[in-house]
Amino acid sequence: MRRLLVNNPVSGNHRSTTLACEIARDRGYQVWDTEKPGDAFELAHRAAVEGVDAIIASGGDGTVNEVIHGVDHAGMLRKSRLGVVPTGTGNGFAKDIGISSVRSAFDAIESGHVRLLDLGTANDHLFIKTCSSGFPATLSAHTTHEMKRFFGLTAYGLGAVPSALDALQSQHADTLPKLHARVGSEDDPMWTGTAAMVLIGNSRRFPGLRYRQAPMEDGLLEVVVVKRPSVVQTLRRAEPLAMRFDSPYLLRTQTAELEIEAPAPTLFSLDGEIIERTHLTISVRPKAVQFCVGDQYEY
Ligand SMILES: Nc1ncnc2c1ncn2[C@@H]1O[C@H](COP(=O)(O)OP(=O)(O)OP(=O)(O)O)[C@@H](O)[C@H]1O
Repeated sequence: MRRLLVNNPVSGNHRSTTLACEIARDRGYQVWDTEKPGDAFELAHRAAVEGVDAIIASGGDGTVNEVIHGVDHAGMLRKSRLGVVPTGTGNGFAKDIGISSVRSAFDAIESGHVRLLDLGTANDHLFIKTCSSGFPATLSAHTTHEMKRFFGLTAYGLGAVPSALDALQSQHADTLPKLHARVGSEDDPMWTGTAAMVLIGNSRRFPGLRYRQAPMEDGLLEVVVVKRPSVVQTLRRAEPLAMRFDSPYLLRTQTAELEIEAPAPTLFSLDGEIIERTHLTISVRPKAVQFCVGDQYEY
């Protein structure tokens, strides 16, 4: 069995990447270091083409995202086994699949507990954890490495939704982004309207759900829309309205399809990586990737 660690040496702190590489070499893994952004994609692509059995990202969500793209580009997502060693700053995705430390990651990889997880698609990009636009994407684009921990907690979770709601109710509402969003299919949308912020999670722990992990094997994405006021909305289904954030401005639901249009090029954050687009079509690739999960992973 050939196993490879694709290591991002600049993610997180030096101590955990060093530990990950030491453990990997001790256990007979090959270790390939990235030298610049984009290398994890190239290395994972090469490994998949060479038929490496287990391709493990050592880094944060950005490195995981690049590795998935590289293996997908080689057409090997259902053949290669992927994993993550959490040596990044936030390590949100690793936590979502029950991996909380460098050592437990190796245990998970070697336990053989592999699940077929869904992937989100946004135009021709993939995401395994989140796709966001509006406030969090803007924050993500301007977040320095040092701010990452702060950002992870506040912008995606505790801070972003309440802050956006505050802004909606204040005189600054007209400065919020105007995203035309359709939640659901074109033929039978659950909601269409103008949003200030759209959060889409495949494995995301959103506020209001007590940070429960979103199921990653159900072919659906978790969606939170912060609506702009003064919009005529079409709400066809009653149940999705927020559980904890019971604001009339908030829509919470699950869907396999969304579309977002912006009047000007707008930032979108996919697993923390930034793209700028005016139009995004989002959907799900059910059970697209074989991933090693930890023993705390909940379906
Ligand atoms: N050798 C390298 N030098 C500079 N940048 C790199 C290198 N290898 C990867 N990168 C870039 O580092 C960025 C951050 O990586 P990653 O998200 O894995 O770590 P993190 O930001 O510390 O963790 P998290 O996203 O979990 O908070 C990615 O955009 C990636 O393209």
